[in-house]
Amino acid sequence: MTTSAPVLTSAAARVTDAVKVYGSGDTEVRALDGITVGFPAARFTAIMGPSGSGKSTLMHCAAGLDTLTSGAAYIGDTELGALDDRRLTLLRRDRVGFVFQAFNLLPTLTVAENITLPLDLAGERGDPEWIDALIDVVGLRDRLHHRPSELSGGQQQRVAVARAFAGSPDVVFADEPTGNLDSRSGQEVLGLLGRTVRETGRTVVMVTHDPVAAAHADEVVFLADGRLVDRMTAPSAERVLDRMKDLDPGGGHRP
Ligand SMILES: Nc1ncnc2c1ncn2[C@@H]1O[C@H](COP(=O)(O)OP(=O)(O)OP(=O)(O)O)[C@@H](O)[C@H]1O
Repeated sequence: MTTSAPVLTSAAARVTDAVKVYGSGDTEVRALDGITVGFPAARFTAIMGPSGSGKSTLMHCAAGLDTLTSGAAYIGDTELGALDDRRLTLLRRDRVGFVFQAFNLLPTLTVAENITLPLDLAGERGDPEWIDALIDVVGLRDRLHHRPSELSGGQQQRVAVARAFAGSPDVVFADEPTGNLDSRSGQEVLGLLGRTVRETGRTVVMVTHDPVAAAHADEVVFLADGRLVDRMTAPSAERVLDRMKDLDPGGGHRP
């Protein structure tokens, strides 16, 4: 069992000795209890663990959506704790992409407008060739002028995936991206995330409860009680499920 992973210099994102404490005194919770983990560039990494093990907290702190109590979080070589609010906002905008369980598309905008919205808000044009290629990767070429309400859930999440990658971020963080999808649409979105990583050399870090979803990743990192307890390369759903049974014999995580 590996309790600390070597920190690769090629990590797109990483945390070192990460501690996150919520509350104080009797209500204190150590959501992260000294985690060191790197998310390698050009790889698809899944974060798994029982409910309450710290998956979302790790993702939020690694992505600059929340701050650590102690330790450090880096995107590339940039330490997030060293940035003031303005520079942190710019880093989140320019170097990080997000995909959430709720697709968070703007209903009045077309698919094309939703994909380029973050760039438009930033007053940037982006790389038109990259965005054009992305539209093919996510398979939305014939839906560009539709509104989100005219799309299936899976198609909407594909728009959200394209939007997350549109600005060529260093890393895309996905929090339960298939949580609102039926299994076939979920498989499509997971296949898409994997394909985007393989075909374009981008980096994805995904939090999931689902061993089948985790099996799409190149590597799975396992958390328990706010600690990193294992890593698994070339995962299969069966091996991930077995590992999860050891970590969470009661199966206390949500389905
Ligand atoms: N804002 C908060 N205030 C207080 N405690 C929190 C807060 N956010 C998370 N926690 C606690 O921190 C611990 C880790 O929570 P976290 O959401 O990171 O776990 P998780 O593995 O993502 O769980 P789940 O799989 O249920 O989403 C839990 O005990 C949780 O109750």
